[in-house]
Amino acid sequence: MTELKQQKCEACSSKSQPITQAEIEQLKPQIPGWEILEREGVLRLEKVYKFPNFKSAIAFTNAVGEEAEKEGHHPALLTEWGKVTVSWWTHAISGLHKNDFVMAAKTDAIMNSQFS
Ligand SMILES: C[C@H](O)[C@H](O)[C@H]1CNC2=NC(N)=NC(=O)C2=N1
Repeated sequence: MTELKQQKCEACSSKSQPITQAEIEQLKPQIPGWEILEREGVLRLEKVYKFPNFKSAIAFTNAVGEEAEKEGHHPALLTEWGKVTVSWWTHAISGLHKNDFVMAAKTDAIMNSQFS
């Protein structure tokens, strides 16, 4: 099976199917450290990345933003001194879609290839 980080996001609409529990269990090992949590009634994937300063944190934030624009799927990004909190969910369905797992894996790939 193609690794999550190499997959593309599919176009989403309000009719898109949320990810199933079985798919979550199958895919979760590919995104270590990502938590599934509920905020304001919506399930999200969330991870905090650590950096040595603000400059690298904002550079990472921008790199994730570039990838989001390429894929047409956008995160919430909170940039602070020494850390960036990344949250993925699918606005169109107010929940988790496979796209969020693809983007979480791509976010890890950006961190691993350019920032660690
Ligand atoms: C028209 C455009 O493709 C949509 O509004 C996209 C943009 N980026 C998006 N990002 C996320 N995370 N969820 C969406 O439903 C979404 N929709």
